[in-house]
Amino acid sequence: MTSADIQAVNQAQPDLAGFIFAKGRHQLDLITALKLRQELDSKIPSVGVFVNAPLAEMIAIFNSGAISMIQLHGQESEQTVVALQKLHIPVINVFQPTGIPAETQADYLMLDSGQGNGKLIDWSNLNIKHTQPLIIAGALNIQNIEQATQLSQPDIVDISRGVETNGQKDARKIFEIVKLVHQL
Ligand SMILES: O=C(O)c1ccccc1N[C@@H]1O[C@H](COP(=O)(O)O)[C@@H](O)[C@H]1O
Repeated sequence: MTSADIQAVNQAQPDLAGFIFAKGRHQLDLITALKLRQELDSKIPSVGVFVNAPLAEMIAIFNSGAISMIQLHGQESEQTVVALQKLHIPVINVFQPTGIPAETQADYLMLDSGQGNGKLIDWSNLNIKHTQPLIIAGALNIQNIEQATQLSQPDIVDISRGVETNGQKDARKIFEIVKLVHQL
């Protein structure tokens, strides 16, 4: 994520923007995340994406002001969810579509088949009960987003690689998919 990407996001006006703190090619350090948060439209909440990070690290990043929600994208326990919520941190808990526990008190339930490397889920086979708002993710793009949303009826869609070209965020793709999703 770069300043140019933030400009594209500000123009497109998605409902949320993801700041990835998990290891990998998208990983941001805190200094960069704070700079990007300054540049990001104040109306767009930023979500910190973590994979099995220490609780103290997630809380410190939240307290820095870089993010206003936490996405748990690993095998974090329900205790972690509860500990974050006790601090009034909204939590997105991510599961494989077949791996949802009977109960989680996370604020949002996200279904994804990977960690920024997932394959498209067969949304026609989805059979889950959920009380929280549902977020779908995993290799979504402008070609498959309409069918995925029709089949899964999510509250939010999450797209990362689907708005990239050659591994870089693509302003045109960001703008086009946000526009389309807001019309669905
Ligand atoms: O993209 C990453 O580097 C990443 C690493 C670890 C956990 C999650 C990661 N990405 C997040 O995964 C979903 C779906 O991404 P995609 O559309 O399938 O590329 C999204 O929340 C990304 O932020």
